[in-house]
Amino acid sequence: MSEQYILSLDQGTSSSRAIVFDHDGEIKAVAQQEFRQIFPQPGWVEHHPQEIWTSQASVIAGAIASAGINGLDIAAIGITNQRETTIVWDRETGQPVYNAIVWQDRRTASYCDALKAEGKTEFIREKTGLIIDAYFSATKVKWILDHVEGAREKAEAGKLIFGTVDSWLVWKLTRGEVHITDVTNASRTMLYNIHRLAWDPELLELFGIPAAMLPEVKTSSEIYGHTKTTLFAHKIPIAGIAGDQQAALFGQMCTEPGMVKNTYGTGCFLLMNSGDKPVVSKNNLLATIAWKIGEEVTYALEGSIFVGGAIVQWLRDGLGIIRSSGEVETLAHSVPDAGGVYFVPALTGLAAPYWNQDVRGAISGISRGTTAAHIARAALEGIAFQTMDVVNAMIRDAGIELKELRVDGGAAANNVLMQFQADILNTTVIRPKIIETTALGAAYLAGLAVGYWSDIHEIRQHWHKEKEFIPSGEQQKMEELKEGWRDAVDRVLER
Ligand SMILES: Nc1ncnc2c1ncn2[C@@H]1O[C@H](COP(=O)(O)OP(=O)(O)O)[C@@H](O)[C@H]1O
Ligand SMILES: O=P(O)(O)OC[C@H](O)CO
Repeated sequence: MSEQYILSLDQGTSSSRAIVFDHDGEIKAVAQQEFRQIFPQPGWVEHHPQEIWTSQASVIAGAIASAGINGLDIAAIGITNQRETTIVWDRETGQPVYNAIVWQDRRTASYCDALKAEGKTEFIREKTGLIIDAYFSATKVKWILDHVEGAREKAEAGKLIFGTVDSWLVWKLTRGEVHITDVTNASRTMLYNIHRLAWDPELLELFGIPAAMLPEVKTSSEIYGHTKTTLFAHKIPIAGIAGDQQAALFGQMCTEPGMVKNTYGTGCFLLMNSGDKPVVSKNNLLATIAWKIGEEVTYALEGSIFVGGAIVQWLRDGLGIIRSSGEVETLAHSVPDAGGVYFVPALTGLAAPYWNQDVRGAISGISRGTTAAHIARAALEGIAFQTMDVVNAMIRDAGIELKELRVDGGAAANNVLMQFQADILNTTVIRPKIIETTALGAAYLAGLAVGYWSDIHEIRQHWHKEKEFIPSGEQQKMEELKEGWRDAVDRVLER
């Protein structure tokens, strides 16, 4: 038989990607397609489920064609996805009853505030490891059942089903034969008990969600079913699933407790492997499931930042001071520092460790000498400062010292940002050779399930660093900057 490959599907917030990986974990082919972002009202963000699927299907075809392979050459498919995004569809017809409500969508924020006022914070945190927020799926499912005509009755009659994007893709790939999710995605719904590893009846009752709607929860690495779509002439096992941030943790081979990665995509997501137990955070971080392989569950401590690379998109599309995201590096590099400017990128509120959904972004410290370059630099520094706040919360929670930070995601390509991150953390930042670690993590999970790779030890040999950013050691200057950042955040929070 000719050489076989793993096909990884990375269904992200702004684009769908398909990547063909070879046995060394190297990329043989990639296809990527952006799809429509729908903003029906301020604070609302939706995707069309069919467009999620058609963009994903089209990149599958594209990646296979560009690799010059066919279905017989694919040993397994792995899936990784934007998490929390919620789809409800008809079990019989397969038709969604509403658009996908995206993780960034804030429409259920006031309901979340009411839950907090009722004193439900600890009850929910104990079961799910999560902080009450519109970010997670539970309140989004409830919103659909409450607002789409006839949806609640149909759901109670067992006619509607719910899934995160992984479930939706598996359903489409198997032509409605398989309705499942994996533990990592389940752990982001605010309906799943991360200790008992089961949907939680008390939470289902609280949110009024019928249990019959829910997908069966599987491990992150096993054969869930086989493809039935005409995209492939042969049936291919679908054998690995993980939410994108957990997949990146696995792709970075952060497989030992205490290892940390930060993904700089639309938002930033810092995850620490916490071993076989969830860490109960005292500093507003989330406990979540990193993966389950066989009977072994690994947990993670997570700090989620809503606006990371998205601030660079705003410099491009909102402010117009750059024409492409990549240009921000040259602009920021043209000045030695931000000249006293601080940019708190709270465009959609602040997530970890503040969890304040009402605050908005601010640029402060502008003087006559401030230029676009200072603003660009302050925006990049704002990403790094937010990461620093989460790292500090993590150190307090886990009682560890951060030895190194592994980075990935689109904005991790930016050397100015990465150097500043190392400086402000006073920690070495390491960028791996393969920066597509999210897709790689899902490929590894799928490959392990079908014996394409024998074990984690074998996979670990594939991880290579591309560049290390060593802290400059200018600690006095960094301390002053940290103080300036704290003042800037305090002013945003006070307002
Ligand atoms: N060179 C760069 N410097 C800073 N930010 C960048 C750079 N290149 C891309 N980005 C930002 O990274 C994000 C895209 O990263 P990606 O990992 O593809 O995100 P996602 O998976 O969330 O769609 C965008 O918000 C973009 O503005
Ligand atoms: O699609 P991304 O890379 O922006 O990731 C989104 C996260 O999964 C949201 O929790």
